[in-house]
Amino acid sequence: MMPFPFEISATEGRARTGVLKTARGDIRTPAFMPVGTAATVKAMTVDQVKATGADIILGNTYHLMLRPGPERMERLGGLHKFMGWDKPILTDSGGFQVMSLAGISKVKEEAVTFSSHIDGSKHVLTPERSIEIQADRIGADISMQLDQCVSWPAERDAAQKAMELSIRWGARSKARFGEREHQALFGIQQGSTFEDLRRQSSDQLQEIGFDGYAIGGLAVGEGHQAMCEVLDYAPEMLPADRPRYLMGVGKPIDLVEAVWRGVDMFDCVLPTRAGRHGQAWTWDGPLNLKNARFAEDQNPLDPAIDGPSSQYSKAYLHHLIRADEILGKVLLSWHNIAFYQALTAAMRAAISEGRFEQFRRDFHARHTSN
Ligand SMILES: Nc1cc(CSc2ncc[nH]2)c2nc(N)[nH]c(=O)c2c1
Repeated sequence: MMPFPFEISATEGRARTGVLKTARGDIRTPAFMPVGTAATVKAMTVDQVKATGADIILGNTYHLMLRPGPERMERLGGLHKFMGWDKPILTDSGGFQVMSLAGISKVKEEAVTFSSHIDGSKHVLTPERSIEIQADRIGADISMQLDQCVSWPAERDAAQKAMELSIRWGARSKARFGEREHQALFGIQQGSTFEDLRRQSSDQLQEIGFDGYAIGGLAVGEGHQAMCEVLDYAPEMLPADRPRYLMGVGKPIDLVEAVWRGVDMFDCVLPTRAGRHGQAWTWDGPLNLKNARFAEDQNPLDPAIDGPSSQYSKAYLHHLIRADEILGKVLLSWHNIAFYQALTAAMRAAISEGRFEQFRRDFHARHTSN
């Protein structure tokens, strides 16, 4: 039985809008999930995150298993209670972060072994241990299978081996997860930029059977154009009646183009990471607030974006970022998350009203003009 009903309320071409109903609340799709790597969306309180309209945030098995540790997390009542976020949480399975963050790491059939980037301690991650950490210790509403994502560009042979290993790990993840009423498990499609490998991955994931399906292996350096070429076929290889989650994506233009091609859910560190470094996303494109041209610009950052962080003058934000003030990081992270939520809300409305094609044209014209 499927724990989380996914109700699509409107479609326009390949684009869909709907609601994923979970035990901790509804997720309106297309949805952007702010990343809360180490039990915090960096530089934001949970009330600020909630105020942006976010329905769900991400957690990270890799970071949380190193600190505070899975068993301590469980003793503290799980991640929701620990951080005071009572809406849904999706956790990534940890393999991707091991490859990008850990010290020495080794990938074998049985497990991924690695040394902590924090203190060098040795760790083992199997599909079963990842599921135990996500679903039973952290208490994630949506867990991700353990997978192996190859970097780009990838040799076909390497991409095939990683895709096949990910399928076997998906089956092990599912076996350990079992059937749960109030939690969901997503599979992850791999296959790099090879259409036949992505087809094999999708077919085998569906044989195993998941509550939702992620498109992995993108946003790994291939660039917007190559990503869109894969998205021209990859989303529709996955079941139409289940959520499709594009991992690690992306810039605003990436979200618009991926929704156009049938993607429902997104996560990316960009809005918070770029915000901490002075980049603000607006309907007219990105602004680098460190730039001297903003030193005396008394206009608000983006009056169209709801919330206090967007009403401050560019001059003030310029000053805060130049002075490396904590408040600058807070306000720009908050604004950027609010912008991403406004963008997904606008896309949901446009699809519901059958005007998403026009929305997409207008967005390109306005957002990529400057
Ligand atoms: N680009 C990209 C990003 C992420 C991290 S998503 C994330 N985790 C925590 C925050 N955000 C991926 N994660 C997995 N498991 N597999 C992938 O193929 C993959 C690809």
